[in-house]
Amino acid sequence: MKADCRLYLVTPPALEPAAFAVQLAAALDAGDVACVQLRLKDVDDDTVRRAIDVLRPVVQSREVAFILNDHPRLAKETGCDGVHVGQSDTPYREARKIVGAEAIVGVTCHDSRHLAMEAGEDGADYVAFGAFFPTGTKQVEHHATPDVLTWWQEMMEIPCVAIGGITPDNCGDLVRAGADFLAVVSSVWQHPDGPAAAVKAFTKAIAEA
Ligand SMILES: Cc1ncc(COP(=O)(O)OP(=O)(O)O)c(N)n1
Ligand SMILES: Cc1nc(C(=O)O)sc1CCOP(=O)(O)O
Ligand SMILES: [Mg+2]
Repeated sequence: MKADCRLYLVTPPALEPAAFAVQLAAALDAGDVACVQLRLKDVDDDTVRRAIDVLRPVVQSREVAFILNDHPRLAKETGCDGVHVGQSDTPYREARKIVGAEAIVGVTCHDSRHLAMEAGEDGADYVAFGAFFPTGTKQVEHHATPDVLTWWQEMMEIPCVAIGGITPDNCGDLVRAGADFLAVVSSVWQHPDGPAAAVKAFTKAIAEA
């Protein structure tokens, strides 16, 4: 068992904030969740702000970190705990300057050891590897394998996140390989028995890995 692997929830691609807040609260109350990333693509800043206004208190009131995807300025302006940036987004160093030293900054590193080393040396709070499994949430060009997680764990103290098609049934190899966090979208929000059941299933799968 690797008890220190935790869940990292990423919001569904489209959501109505008030209705989603109910689902989110149920998911957070069902088990151990380390952080929630608000990931809304192709919407204007005011739409993101409205979602943050509704969802941030739900998350932060439970002592869970609230991370915004892609938008360091909005993250800073709205009191998010941090930001996640990819390789085509605001570069890490610029994002760090915007959000400040205390905020969390995570960086997508695909399957690249070089990108991960670079992000780690620059000061990223976590590096994210993926996609580990086929995903319908996003078109991905890079595919990672569990050995990158093991390599990272042996080299670095900075936490690593695994993402892409992760489910309670397939997460065991990633947990055993050394993932500090499992970042998940569809297997939680589209779980047939609801997000709370999904979080419980992940909690059990992580504990048994
Ligand atoms: C935890 C985590 N890992 C990876 C990503 C992907 O980021 P990015 O490559 O910038 O792609 P988009 O999510 O912005 O489409 C992520 N968001 N979160
Ligand atoms: C947002 C994202 N980034 C990825 C990457 O590989 O960097 S895969 C992905 C989608 C994750 O959604 P699901 O859990 O539904 O597969
Ligand atoms: Mg991005």
